[in-house]
Amino acid sequence: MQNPKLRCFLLGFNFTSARVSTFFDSLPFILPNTSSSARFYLPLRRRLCGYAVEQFSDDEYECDFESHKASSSVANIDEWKWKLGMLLRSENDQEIVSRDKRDRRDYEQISNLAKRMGLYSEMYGKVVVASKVPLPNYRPDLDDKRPQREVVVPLGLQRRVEGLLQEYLDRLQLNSAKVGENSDIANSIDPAEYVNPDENPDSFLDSSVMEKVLQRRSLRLRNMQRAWQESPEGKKMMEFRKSLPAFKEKERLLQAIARNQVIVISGETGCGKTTQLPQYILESEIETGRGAFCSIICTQPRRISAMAVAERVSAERGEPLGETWNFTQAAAE
Ligand SMILES: Nc1ncnc2c1ncn2[C@@H]1O[C@H](COP(=O)(O)OP(=O)(O)OP(=O)(O)O)[C@@H](O)[C@H]1O
Repeated sequence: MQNPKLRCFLLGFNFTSARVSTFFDSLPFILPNTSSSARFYLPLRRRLCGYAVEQFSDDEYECDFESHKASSSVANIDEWKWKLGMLLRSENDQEIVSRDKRDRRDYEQISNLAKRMGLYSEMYGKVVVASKVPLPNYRPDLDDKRPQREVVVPLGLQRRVEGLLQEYLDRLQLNSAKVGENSDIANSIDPAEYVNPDENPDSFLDSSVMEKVLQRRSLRLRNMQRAWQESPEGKKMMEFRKSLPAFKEKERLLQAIARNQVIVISGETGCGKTTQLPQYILESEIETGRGAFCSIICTQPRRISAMAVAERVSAERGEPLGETWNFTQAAAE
């Protein structure tokens, strides 16, 4: 049987003092590479220092667990009882993070223990976490397979987005001023007034022309949407979309979006977060005659998924790809 190799050992000598890891990172010590010394060392350090969290390397930890499973489980749970007690008493520490293989093996017992002590626990892949606060289903900071990457948005792109947002806000202001003046302005526009902004970029400079263009487009979008929803294919697609879990929450979601600047939505895989939510927003804007005023940016972590989502949404809307739904390569790729 090989001895476990202790790669990293974190201790906090005083749980009301600075963070556990900060203190111990600064302590250069080498633990003898024998199991007996490790067994001796743990209780000793515990008496001296109060609070211990071990982190064993997964690759290097090759102890024969099976032969000592029962006894080592009991010892491990005892140790967790102590660690969780320390966590509860600590003012500075919020959670214990462990990559110890034994903790994965004993996770169920650790989880029950944590629950009894009024704590929360979760296992993220190979990492066991016990926390004072409820834990999410996914922790990007503990995802070793998909490490976090910083995405740098080029300055030019950032300026463009800011410009578009400003333009949008200006238009909102303009429209709120017009409320009451004209209830169905879109219908009153003469088709002869239609200006294609792609052909005449300068027209963007004239906000009243732009306004008319967008209103006309909004009207067209509403007609197209209604025609699709009334067609046999569209009805079939709507049936499918209504069967998705997100549909039951549609009204609540739209209200939340209207009332808040930022909302976070979580739901099971496949419930409709990606394909349905943006459509709910777009459809409601189109129905109120404001479809062309609405810009929705939908990100995906990979180019292939961005393309798949765009294709799927276009199909669900009965539109050729690129009409109202386009895809852009994710900056992270
Ligand atoms: N390309 C596709 N072809 C056929 N059906 C699809 C396609 N993409 C999505 N769907 C259907 O639409 C449903 C909702 O998918 P959507 O991607 O919106 O879910 P999600 O909640 O975003 O899932 P995830 O959390 O995995 O991203 C899926 O359950 C699936 O039935």
